[in-house]
Amino acid sequence: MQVEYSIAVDAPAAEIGAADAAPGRGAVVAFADVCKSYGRHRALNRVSFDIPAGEIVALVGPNGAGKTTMLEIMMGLRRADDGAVSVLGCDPAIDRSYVSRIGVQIQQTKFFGSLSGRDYIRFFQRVYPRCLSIDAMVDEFELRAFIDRPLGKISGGERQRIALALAMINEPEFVILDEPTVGLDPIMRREFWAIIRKAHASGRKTLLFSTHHMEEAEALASRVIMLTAGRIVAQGSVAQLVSLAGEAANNLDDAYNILVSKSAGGAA
Ligand SMILES: Nc1ncnc2c1ncn2[C@@H]1O[C@H](COP(=O)(O)OP(=O)(O)OP(=O)(O)O)[C@@H](O)[C@H]1O
Repeated sequence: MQVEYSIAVDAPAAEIGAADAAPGRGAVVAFADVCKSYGRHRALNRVSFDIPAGEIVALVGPNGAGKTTMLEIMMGLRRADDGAVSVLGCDPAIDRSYVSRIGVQIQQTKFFGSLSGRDYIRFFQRVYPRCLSIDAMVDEFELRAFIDRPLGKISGGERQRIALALAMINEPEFVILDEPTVGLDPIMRREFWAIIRKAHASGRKTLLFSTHHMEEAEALASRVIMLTAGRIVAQGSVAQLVSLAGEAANNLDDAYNILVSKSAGGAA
């Protein structure tokens, strides 16, 4: 029913988000009919999408929609029960060779408060065969003011910037950010967006981030995937989703509210 970024919201509720496509060739990430259950609870239900190289993609959806489950499957931390998954050409369930080519920022990274950002960067430089220099990281992620301060003594926004920098220390081809701006104030959040844009422009090619902030998705993403109750409600550019939601939608926030409630209504 849908290939890359077509929109399936007009389909009957039971079919919303379902797709018949095999994992897309050349896509950085491809899910085809992926299912995942925890006991009797189905967290992902026939989820299909492709992420082409070079995109910044936002993954949005209500609490419990299955976003983290999706990201964890991509990282190889969880295994899909059914369907096909490809990340950088590998099936994470059987081939972990792609892991050194991705970067990950998990929700609210916990650091040892007595160590500095520089200490962490030096540690990660010993772990990865290929790494950015400290100077390059300080410039790119704007760390100079706090790189040598204990992480327990810097602000939450500054710690998030260290976490983002560490996610990209290995010059990854694909970066996964799970709610990277959670807890940041509006000014810090916008500063963080600027750094993400800069990182993307300077060659961190493909990024996927989850968020509950529609203005964040609108500001950063070339594509948005909307997930609700384990199903993809709609996916496409912001303009496509706003248009799909109809005349009452003026922005992504409106589109999200309309499309998610339409999907919940249809599923009832
Ligand atoms: N280990 C687990 N055992 C049982 N149920 C789980 C487990 N992990 C997640 N779930 C359930 O699966 C569903 C999807 O969870 P998931 O964390 O993927 O959603 P999410 O979209 O990331 O939510 P949030 O926005 O709140 O972080 C939820 O109903 C959650 O309670």
